[in-house]
Amino acid sequence: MHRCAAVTLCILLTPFLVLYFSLSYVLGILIVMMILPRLWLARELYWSCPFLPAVFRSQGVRGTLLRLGFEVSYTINVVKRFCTLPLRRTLPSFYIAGFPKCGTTSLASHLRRHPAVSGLAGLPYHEVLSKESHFLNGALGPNRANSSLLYRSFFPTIFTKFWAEQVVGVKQWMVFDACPLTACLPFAAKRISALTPNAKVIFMMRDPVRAIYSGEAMLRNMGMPLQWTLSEEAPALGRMFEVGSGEL
Ligand SMILES: Nc1ncnc2c1ncn2[C@@H]1O[C@H](COP(=O)(O)OS(=O)(=O)O)[C@@H](OP(=O)(O)O)[C@H]1O
Repeated sequence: MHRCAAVTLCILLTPFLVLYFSLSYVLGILIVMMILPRLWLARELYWSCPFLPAVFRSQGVRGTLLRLGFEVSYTINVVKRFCTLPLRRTLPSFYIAGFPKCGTTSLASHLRRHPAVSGLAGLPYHEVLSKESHFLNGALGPNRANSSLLYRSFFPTIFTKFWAEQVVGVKQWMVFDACPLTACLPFAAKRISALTPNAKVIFMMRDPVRAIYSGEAMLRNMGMPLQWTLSEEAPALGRMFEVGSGEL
């Protein structure tokens, strides 16, 4: 090729090459930044909520894509919350500690409508993500569940507090964590009292048989491969009720 034509070609290609290499560079940074925290953060989250991977697995290819999207957005959210930790200065004033399947989601969403009350600074696309932190059972690692600094990262910033108290005019803004598993964890009371000694705790209760059936239905709907079903036990439960009603 003629030297002059080669130089002209180089000049014409230069912007495309610069763009191509820049994009590769940005992609490389993003991949390193996203994959490494994702491996750590998602692993810890799945350790504290072991049913989550089963939910994704049950949906085949769609589930794999959903899992990828969830993990990336979750990682971005956690990293963003860590980066803004100096602005996150509030710990829960109260907990909805359980019990599972006893209407905790319903109560949490009613309370969040009050201008003085906020839930978690979670992802917006599912109610549960701004309801339950799973921090006390190790969402950021089982050995970090006593860190008030890390726990603060779950809650909204001082700007939300400022807005509620100075603009809306509420007397005292407060946040809460509504993880219904808390009531079932033997170590939770100690962790709550160490992190937030003045917090109040709400327990919601319901006929336990109904709650357990509701739990099974939820796990099955989420795609958990359960090896048991309570439906098969229904006649036995019936006999138990008969015995309980008079004979003993
Ligand atoms: N106000 C009120 N009264 C009675 N029952 C209620 C109420 N609000 C919610 N529910 C029922 O509670 C079940 C969901 O409970 P949770 O939100 O605690 O579930 S979870 O543990 O957070 O997954 C779920 O039960 P099932 O419908 O039997 O699955 C809800 O219907």
